[in-house]
Amino acid sequence: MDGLKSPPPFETEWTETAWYLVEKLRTKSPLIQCITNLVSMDITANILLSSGASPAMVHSIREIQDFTPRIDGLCINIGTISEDWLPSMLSAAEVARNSSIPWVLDPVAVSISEFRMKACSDLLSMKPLVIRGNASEIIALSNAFRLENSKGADSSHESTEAIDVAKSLSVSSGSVVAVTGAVDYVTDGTRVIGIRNGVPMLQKITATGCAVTALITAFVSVDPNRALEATACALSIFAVASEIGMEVAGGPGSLRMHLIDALYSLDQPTVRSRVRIFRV
Ligand SMILES: Nc1ncnc2c1ncn2[C@@H]1O[C@H](COP(=O)(O)OP(=O)(O)OP(=O)(O)O)[C@@H](O)[C@H]1O
Ligand SMILES: Cc1ncsc1CCO
Ligand SMILES: [Mg+2]
Repeated sequence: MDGLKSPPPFETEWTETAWYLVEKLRTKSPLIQCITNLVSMDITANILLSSGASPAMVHSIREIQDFTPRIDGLCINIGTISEDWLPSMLSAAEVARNSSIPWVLDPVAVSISEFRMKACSDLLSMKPLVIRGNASEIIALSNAFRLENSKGADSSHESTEAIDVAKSLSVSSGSVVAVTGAVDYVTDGTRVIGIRNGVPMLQKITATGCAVTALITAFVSVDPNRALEATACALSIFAVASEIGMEVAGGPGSLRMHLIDALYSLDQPTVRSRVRIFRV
């Protein structure tokens, strides 16, 4: 028992659910292994720490068999993937799958090369609990073909354009799929949940998408049987923190700092008044 009262019912009481998970995360402090890109490591570790989770950026193939069985959640992000790192990703994902440890995939810029697409397709066979990407990434992954005019890590599509493909990707992969953008969407192939929180300035800080994927990993690690709900709450909480941070930030640099501070000190009244999660 973790000492917390039973969770409130989902679907109707999103704000209560979000707060329940914030508290559970702070209480349990899950150990989250990240095999993530070199750009995102710092902000990702800091977002996890400020949420109450315990981050570990461990990616050597020599350490996976010893370390990965002991973690509570695994985040794999292909942002700066190279041939050296792919075996570690596949090995960690396999350990996670075989040990029923929830793991989450961020398919950064999946459309820019055959290598990335094949890496993602191999990783998908290890059954991630959640896939989180921007609209272009989810569209590319779902269609499994290269997009013309791909801009790399940034999205050139609106999240609403990706709802239907997210649903089909969820059905074909068996994973919950999250698409981020001005409005975020999460689907399990049947239900679609929208999240209307956040500030456009998030796009001017590198790796906020990577960081929110890691935060999703932490949320689902404390409630893996409700991955759809935990993913929606993680997206909302991260974006609520950005709204509070933006009230005092002067630009992307200080927003990054204030976002981390706001996530650290989020309280229940703030969550109650700001979480905007809805059924689509
Ligand atoms: N126009 C917007 N308005 C408000 N919030 C936004 C907007 N666009 C993105 N966001 C938020 O920014 C965060 C990152 O999402 P985004 O879709 O930009 O990820 P990404 O492209 O994978 O980022 P990165 O690759 O830099 O990590 C999410 O919390 C998302 O809700
Ligand atoms: C800029 C960039 N390039 C590879 S990963 C990354 C961080 C945002 O995804
Ligand atoms: Mg990204």
